[in-house]
Amino acid sequence: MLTSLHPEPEILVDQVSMRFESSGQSVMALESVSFAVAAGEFISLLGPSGCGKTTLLRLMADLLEPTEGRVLVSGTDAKQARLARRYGIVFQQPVLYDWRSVQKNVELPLEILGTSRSERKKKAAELLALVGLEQFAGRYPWELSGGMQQRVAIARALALDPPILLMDEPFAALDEFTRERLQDELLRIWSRTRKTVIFVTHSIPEAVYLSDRVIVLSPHPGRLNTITEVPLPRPRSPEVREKPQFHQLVDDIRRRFYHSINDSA
Ligand SMILES: Nc1ncnc2c1ncn2[C@@H]1O[C@H](COP(=O)(O)OP(=O)(O)OP(=O)(O)O)[C@@H](O)[C@H]1O
Repeated sequence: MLTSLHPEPEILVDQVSMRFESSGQSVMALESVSFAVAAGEFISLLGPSGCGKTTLLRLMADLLEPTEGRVLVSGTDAKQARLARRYGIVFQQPVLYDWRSVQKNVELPLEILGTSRSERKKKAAELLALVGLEQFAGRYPWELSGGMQQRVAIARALALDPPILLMDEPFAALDEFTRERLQDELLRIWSRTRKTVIFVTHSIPEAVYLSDRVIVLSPHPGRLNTITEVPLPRPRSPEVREKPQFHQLVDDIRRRFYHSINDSA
């Protein structure tokens, strides 16, 4: 929720539309989507396949330019924000380099920037401790489980200490148990670093468990459907998933989504 404490949003998505033209086909991926995100908020982008979640994340990361509208990050455009390294990005697959050790994978963004070897080592050690993998610094990605690899990817995304973390279904490829454990891990990291997080997911319970607000998109064309505040107290722990208030929020989001789809059908 934006308050007078946050006069300028960290991220502003203002009347954004995105049309893709390919092979003679035109797809309206997003239509007039607007919302604002305050610094330090945890926001989920939720919705069925094809509603434009990844497109929206890519627009925020300046990997795409909107057909209409604008994305502002701390008052500057997305390109300036990218050049100022204000984002770390975590994808569905961890995209680690198999020939580099875990530590060397985390160090990579610092290496590209020309950070000294000792500084890189120190920072990588801190980040691996943050994600609970300090014992695995010398291992290689192929020696780790999928969940551990994703924690390495999170550590690497945090290497340049960006204020914003953009996460595109980072836990979708993991089994349910690992996924829930990593949700807790991410909340712990978030509470220690206070990044602004934009988290794309298909899962309503995952979005509710993690977020301050859940932004739901509906498909064809991708439109803003609802924004739901999640008033569950923090810090959140696994027992929250058993609480009636949690189930109520999950049901509300589901019901409002299906109502709106039926109303517009
Ligand atoms: N580069 C592209 N060229 C053409 N069409 C695209 C491109 N990228 C996305 N689209 C289309 O835009 C729409 C939104 O896609 P997007 O990947 O953003 O949805 P999504 O909600 O992230 O889906 P999913 O949950 O399956 O990942 C889809 O119809 C998709 O086919």
